[in-house]
Amino acid sequence: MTDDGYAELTSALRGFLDAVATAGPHDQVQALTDDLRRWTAILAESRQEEGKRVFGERFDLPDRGQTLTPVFAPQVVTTSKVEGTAWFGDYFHGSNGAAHGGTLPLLFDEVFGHIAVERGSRARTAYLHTDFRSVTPIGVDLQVRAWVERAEGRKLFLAADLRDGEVVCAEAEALFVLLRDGAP
Ligand SMILES: CCCCCCCCCCCCCC(=O)SCCNC(=O)CCNC(=O)[C@H](O)C(C)(C)COP(=O)(O)OP(=O)(O)OC[C@H]1O[C@@H](n2cnc3c(N)ncnc32)[C@H](O)[C@@H]1OP(=O)(O)O
Repeated sequence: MTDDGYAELTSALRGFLDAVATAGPHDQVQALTDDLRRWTAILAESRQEEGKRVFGERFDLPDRGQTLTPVFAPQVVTTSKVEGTAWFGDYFHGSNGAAHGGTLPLLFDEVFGHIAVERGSRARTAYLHTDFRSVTPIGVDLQVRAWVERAEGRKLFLAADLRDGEVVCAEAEALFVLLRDGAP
């Protein structure tokens, strides 16, 4: 991992989003807004085209240096399966202590993407079906697995599950289509 501060920035940004998601009314809200706008202007000056950015493009950083998805820490990545832990911070809360439903396909898409990348393929999600089996708790280490069910030409049929110990929180099925040469 390159020690240029971006791993820490991603972690700090996640912590900030979790704090915003759980904060009540605060007397410093205007000062915070002003600080955010000041940093927005500073960062906007160094805007880069895709391919030269950090967010989501730094494969040497945890979560590729992005905070869009719940935390995913892969432990096994092969061309046929991925296993690791997932963690939903407060930012991903929906209601009653459970993760927002839309964040589960988001996690699965990310996890499936690791298999496609490991296969050295440029691929896109054609469909992603999620079954919500049990609520997904916030702030708990969860186990996530994804595997290739079968490959047919350019089509990669994938499956995954997300567990809290013995409890299955969600399962997913997806079709990734390998892109034709020259496809955008
Ligand atoms: C170091 C660690 C790195 C880790 C990195 C992690 C990165 C993680 C990144 C996160 C990853 C995020 C990833 C993302 O989120 S990718 C972003 C979300 N996805 C998209 O935007 C995709 C939009 N769609 C398309 O681009 C095209 O439609 C694609 C590329 C999918 C196919 O267009 P293409 O012109 O190429 O192919 P085709 O149309 O001839 O179809 C080919 C075959 O597929 C079959 N088909 C197609 N669609 C469907 C469907 N819906 N259900 C069932 N079947 C379907 C079709 O019938 C045909 O079958 P057959 O007739 O051949 O039998």
